[in-house]
Amino acid sequence: MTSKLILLRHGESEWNSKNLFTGWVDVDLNEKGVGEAKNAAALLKSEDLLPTVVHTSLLRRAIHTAYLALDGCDRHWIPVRRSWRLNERHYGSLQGLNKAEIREKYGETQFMAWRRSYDVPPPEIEKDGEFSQFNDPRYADVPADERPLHECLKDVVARMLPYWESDIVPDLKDGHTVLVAAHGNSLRALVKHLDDISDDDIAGLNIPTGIPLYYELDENLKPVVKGGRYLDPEAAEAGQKAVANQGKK
Ligand SMILES: O=C(O)[C@@H](CO)OP(=O)(O)O
Repeated sequence: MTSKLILLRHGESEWNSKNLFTGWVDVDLNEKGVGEAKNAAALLKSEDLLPTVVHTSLLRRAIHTAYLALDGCDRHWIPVRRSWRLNERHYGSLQGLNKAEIREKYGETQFMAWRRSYDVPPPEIEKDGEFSQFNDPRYADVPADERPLHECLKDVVARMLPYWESDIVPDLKDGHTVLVAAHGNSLRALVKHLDDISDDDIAGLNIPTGIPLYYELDENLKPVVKGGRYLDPEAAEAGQKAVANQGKK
């Protein structure tokens, strides 16, 4: 028996369009992002891929996207589980800063190391800084020493995988069609795991906003088709290029 897993990065956010490092800052979708989330619903419906359970992060851009995508295919009523472990990568002291300005100031190599290297985290954020979430009540249950002040992708893999194993895998094994509505980098971490992508190669992988990525998984929860399948491959390719080029304008 195979399992059905749908990964959905949130639609474009207010800060995506302003080219700002976002991370754990809780910005909402912009108008385009709302449209993308509604379009994701149409894509799911057209393939009869109707989720029976949804997992989201604790950030409104993913929660809002999940709601719109489910509402649009009459699945607004399914069980929802949320975890900080699906949050975007914490971008440390870069949160709130402009990507093009950081690229200009530190140069392409450092900029790309912070954005896409597997194990170079950006500088830590001050706990009480303007864009810090250290004292946000939604993370009160996360032990203080596990609440990140910055993260590289390796750190995201380490905090996301326990949730994959403890909460998402059991739903897949129970026969659910699982929707995971999350973020560019938490989904890169999950795709790295699913497709067994090397630490070097993951640097080249970008996830577009708002386009469902469908994985059929075998009994060992390995993809039947490596890389899965975007429900709108053309739009996905254009979206991936746009993400890769962020900071260049
Ligand atoms: O700013 C961020 O939080 C992420 C996703 O939007 O950006 P990047 O693609 O540069 O990792």
